[in-house]
Amino acid sequence: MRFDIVSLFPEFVAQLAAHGVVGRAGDRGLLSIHGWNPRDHAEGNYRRVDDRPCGGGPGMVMLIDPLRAAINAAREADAAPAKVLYLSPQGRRLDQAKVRELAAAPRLILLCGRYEGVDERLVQHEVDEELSIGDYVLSGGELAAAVLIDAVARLQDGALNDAESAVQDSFGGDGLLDCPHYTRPVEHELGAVPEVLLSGNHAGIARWRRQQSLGRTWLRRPDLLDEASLSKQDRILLGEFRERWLL
Ligand SMILES: Nc1nonc1C(=O)NCc1ccc(Cl)cc1
Repeated sequence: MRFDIVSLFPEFVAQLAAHGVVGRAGDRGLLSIHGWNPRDHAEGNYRRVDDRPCGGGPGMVMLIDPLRAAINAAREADAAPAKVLYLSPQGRRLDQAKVRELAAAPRLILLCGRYEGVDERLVQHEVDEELSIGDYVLSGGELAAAVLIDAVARLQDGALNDAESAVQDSFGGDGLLDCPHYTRPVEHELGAVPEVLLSGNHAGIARWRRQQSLGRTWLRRPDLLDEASLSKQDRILLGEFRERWLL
């Protein structure tokens, strides 16, 4: 999979993606990341990439032409059809289902804005989808792009080893929150490890973990809990958890 980053700080995103799972996926040839800086396509000796907002108001707006030239340079760099994504708080919320959909694309061009915004005409004509990683305001789209790259890269075949894949599944695989995790020491001033995890009873351990995932999702993120899609066993486990909780 190929990622093209259109940004005034392309090296910033590439650097974030150079570590850990994503860096390893790159080393394995599972993905590549290329940076395109609109400033390299800006005219004049000041090489402007932004200008005052029409209608007044604070801050600056990114100009159409340098961004458009950078996007087109990225498009032409590879024959595969490209989807252009713009990261901004005004976009559709990124979730694991969307990440899975994006992971199937041969390449993605990620437009990272700075300042107060990007000229809307560029967004309307060059952007296929506007995506938000959450309802808060960052200083630019680069960190959001790095988040998207990380989540999408993990889903590339061969990016994760078996253990990592299992963790991936427990986190977002079935849409529930993850269960709690413990490691040594078994006894600690902060408390003990739940007995069931020390029992060696693998069915009991799996049952407890599933019940914790269900219970936590119910308590913390009921919006994620689609009770309709729960198995009969899930509903029994959740019912037990709720009774104990409400005692
Ligand atoms: N939340 C988010 N999810 O995706 N992106 C964000 C975000 O805050 N971007 C900052 C940003 C985006 C565009 C421009 Cl022009 C300036 C700053």
